[in-house]
Amino acid sequence: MEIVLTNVREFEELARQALPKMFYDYFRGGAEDEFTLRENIEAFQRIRLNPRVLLDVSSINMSTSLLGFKLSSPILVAPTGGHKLAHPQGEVATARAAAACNTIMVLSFSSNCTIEEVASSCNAIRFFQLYVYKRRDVSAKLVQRAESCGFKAIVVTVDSPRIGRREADIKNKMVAHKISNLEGLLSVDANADGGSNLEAFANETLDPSLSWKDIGWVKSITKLPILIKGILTAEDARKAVEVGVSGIVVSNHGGRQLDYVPASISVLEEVVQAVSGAVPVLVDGGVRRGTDIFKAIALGAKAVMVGRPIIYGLAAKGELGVRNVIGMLKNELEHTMALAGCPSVEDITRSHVQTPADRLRSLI
Ligand SMILES: Cc1cc2nc3c(=O)[nH]c(=O)nc-3n(C[C@H](O)[C@H](O)[C@H](O)COP(=O)(O)O)c2cc1C
Ligand SMILES: CCCCCCC(=O)C(=O)O
Repeated sequence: MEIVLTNVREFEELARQALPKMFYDYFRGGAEDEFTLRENIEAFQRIRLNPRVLLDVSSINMSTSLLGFKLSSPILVAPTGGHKLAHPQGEVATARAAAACNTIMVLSFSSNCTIEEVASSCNAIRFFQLYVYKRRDVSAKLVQRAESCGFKAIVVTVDSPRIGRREADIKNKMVAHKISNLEGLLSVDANADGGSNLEAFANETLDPSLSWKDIGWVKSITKLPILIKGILTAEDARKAVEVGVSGIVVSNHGGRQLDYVPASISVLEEVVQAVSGAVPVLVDGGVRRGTDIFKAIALGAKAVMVGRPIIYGLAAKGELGVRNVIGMLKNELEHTMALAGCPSVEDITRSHVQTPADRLRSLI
C-alpha cells in the first residue's frame, strides 16, 4: 500500500530506511547533547499565532524578493554538504528541484557535485556558500568559479572555526566524503585516530584565525554580494553591517556546532532590531512547517532556509523528494496565510505572533 505523506517530517523515516546508518546519523545529528538541535524545533512550538479574520483571502501571494531576486515564496535551500551520500545524483538533483520550485539553492562548499555540474544542470538563481580555508587561494578559486558560473551571492559561514563535536560521527568513524570542488586544488590526508574522519578533515582545512577583517578579504575577491551565516547576537549583527555585508543568516548550523546556544528563532528578533532594516535577515534551524515560516516572517525574517528536510527528501525520492518537501512547505505556508488573514507576505506582521516573552510581559 502506498504511504501518503502529509508533512515534511515524515521524510526522515524514509531517509533512515534508505541510508546506511553512518550517513543517516551524519545528516540527522547535532553537537554533543543535541540540546540546540531539539531546541530549534521546540522554540518554534512555543510561539503561538494570532489570526485575523474577515480579510479577503481568496487569493494568496507568497512571492517575495531577496537582494533584488524574485522568489516564489520565502523559502531557500540551505547549504548542506555531501548530497551524494543521500542520492547518486547529489546536488544536481537538489538544484533541479529548487529550480522547478522557483527557489534559491545555496550550494555548499562541501558539495559532492562540482560548481560547474550544478550550474549547467538547470537554470536557477543560486548562491554559493563559502568556508574560508587556511589555504586562502583554494577558497578564492572556488569563489571565482562560482562567480563565473553565474552564482549570484556568496554566503560566508562564520560559525565553524572548527567543526562541532558530533558524537554519532565519532562513534561511526564518519568518512571524509569527497568534496569534488577541491579536486586538483587540495589533497588532505586526515585520518582520525579512531574518530570522525570528516571532523579531522575539517579541522585540518578550516581557518580558525578567521576574523572580522577577513570579510574585507572576501569582498576583495568578488563583486558578488556577501551574506554572513551563523550570527546569533545583536552585537555580531551590528558588526556584520559595519563590515558591509548585504545580508545576515541567523543560524546555529542546525545545532551541529556549539551546543547550548539558543534556537535561531529565539534570537531572530533581537538581530532584526539590531540591524534596523539595513540588510535583509534570514533564519534557519528547525523549520519543518508552513507555520514555522509564517512565525519567522512575523518576527522579521525576509526568508527562511531549510536544511535536513531537503536531504531527507533527496534520500527518499531523489529530485522528486526535494520537490515534494519544498512543495509541502509552500502549501502549508499558503494555508497558514489564508487562515491567519494574510493575503500577502507583506501582510504578515509582528502582531500575528505571540512569543513566550510576550506572554510573560502580559502578566506583569
Ligand atoms: C548534513 C548537513 C550538512 C551541512 N553542511 C553545511 C555546509 O556545508 N555549510 C554550511 O554553511 N552549513 C551546513 N549545514 C547547516 C545548514 O546550512 C543549516 O544551517 C541547518 O541545516 C539548518 O537547520 P535544519 O537542518 O534544522 O533545517 C549543514 C547541515 C546539515 C544537516
Ligand atoms: C570543510 C569540510 C567540513 C564539512 C562539514 C559540512 C558541514 O558544515 C556540516 O555541518 O556537516
